[in-house]
Amino acid sequence: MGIDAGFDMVPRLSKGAVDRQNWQSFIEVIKGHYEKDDQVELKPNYIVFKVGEHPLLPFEGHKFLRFSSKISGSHANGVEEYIDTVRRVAKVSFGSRVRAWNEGADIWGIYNWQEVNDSFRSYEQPGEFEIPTSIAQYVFGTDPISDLNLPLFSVQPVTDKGKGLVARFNIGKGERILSEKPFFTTQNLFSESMTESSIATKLKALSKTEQRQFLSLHNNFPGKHPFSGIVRTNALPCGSDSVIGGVYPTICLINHSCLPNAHNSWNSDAKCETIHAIRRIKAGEEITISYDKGEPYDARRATLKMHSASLCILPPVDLQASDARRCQIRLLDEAIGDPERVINRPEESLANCHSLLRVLEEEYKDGAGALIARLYYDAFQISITHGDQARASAFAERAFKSRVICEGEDSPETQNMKGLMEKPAMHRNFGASKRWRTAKGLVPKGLDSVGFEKWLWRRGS
Ligand SMILES: C[S@@+](CC[C@H](N)C(=O)[O-])C[C@H]1O[C@@H](n2cnc3c(N)ncnc32)[C@H](O)[C@@H]1O
Repeated sequence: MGIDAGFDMVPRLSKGAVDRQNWQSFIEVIKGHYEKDDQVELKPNYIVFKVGEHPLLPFEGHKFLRFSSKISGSHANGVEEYIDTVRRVAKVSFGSRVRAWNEGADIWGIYNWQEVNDSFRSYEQPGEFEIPTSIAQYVFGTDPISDLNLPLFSVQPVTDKGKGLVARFNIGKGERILSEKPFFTTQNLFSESMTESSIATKLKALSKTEQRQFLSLHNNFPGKHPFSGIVRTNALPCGSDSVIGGVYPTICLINHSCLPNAHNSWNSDAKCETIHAIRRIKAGEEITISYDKGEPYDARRATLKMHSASLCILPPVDLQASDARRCQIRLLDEAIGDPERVINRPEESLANCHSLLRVLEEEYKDGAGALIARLYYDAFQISITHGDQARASAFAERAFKSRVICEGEDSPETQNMKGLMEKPAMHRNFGASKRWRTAKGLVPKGLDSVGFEKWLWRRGS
């Protein structure tokens, strides 16, 4: 126990030449300033301050997240002054990226201790030099393609699927591929009351170009009602369980995959649909989203056939194992959603979340983003219902990070998770029970990742 204080680097530095230069100059100033100080020692890969909890400054700036120590207690003597000086020097080089925090003043660090401890461990191994793929990447350490705002895809014919979107460049996980406003939205997406005349009225309000774009969209239900046929073929719900649907000029050209590489989501603030890469997509690869609800193969095929007779999907390589996992996912989902268990047997609900995480990762590999975000939010709710703010904040942080990947920082859901990560007690369920009452800052320090997971999921406690 004791009070910690220090500063975090937010966002962390890149490996680009500009950040590297700035970090090197900062390190040189620190070295010069403490040249004659016995408490400050140069190691092969970092500087160690032998006061307090021996905070470190690595020679590779991109590894650095935090400089801090306990500032209370007998071993803390004098450390606060070192933290203050190093922070001031860092501020000169890195400005608002340097975020000071002090638990004594109820100001908390941005990063969690697990990532900070991982960063400390990385100081020991000098990183390998990565060959930059462009001058911009060399200088700034960022992806130049996204900075140029070029479309990341082209519309092309795709074998047996009609048109589709194909990546023009390598697209990184979490990159926004596209964001688009609908031509219009329709109520009662799945009901008979979606009439031809109401769609015709909406169409009239569009420009000629938009009308042409709408009419060029694929129609699986040709016949007497061409407009509603196009809407039924193409509309995407505005939100996961919404009955309101949107029709889009480009997003409606994205084909289905049972293991998609992209995720679509409705941003209710911006009133647009966004598409994000949920894993790395190589140039030339088709961009796909999922039209299904994660059912086992036969049910999935039946649902998709209703959508389009031509929409034929291949069975997974190990059909039996995949079907078993999808059934397990549904059962675990149902068990986690049972409020009586959350109140009376939260250990079981949390253990179910942990099992679900493993099954989702096995079934969807690294493409389970949105499902994982929801699962972490479930784990958050279980923890906060019983007053455990420390774990709740850690789960909200994971939900936040998963949402950033599949929906982006500006999604209201992502922002909601960020708010709960910072102030978990704001959740309406907080205070329902005191069974696991734990303050937000009471996250054990110095745990390796295995130990942290054990703590987080309350395994073996
Ligand atoms: C929203 S549209 C996608 C764009 C469409 N391919 C086009 O040419 O306009 C949906 C339709 O595309 C086709 N489609 C989508 N995914 C497919 C897949 N995996 N296999 C075969 N056809 C697919 C089906 O006809 C489906 O009803």
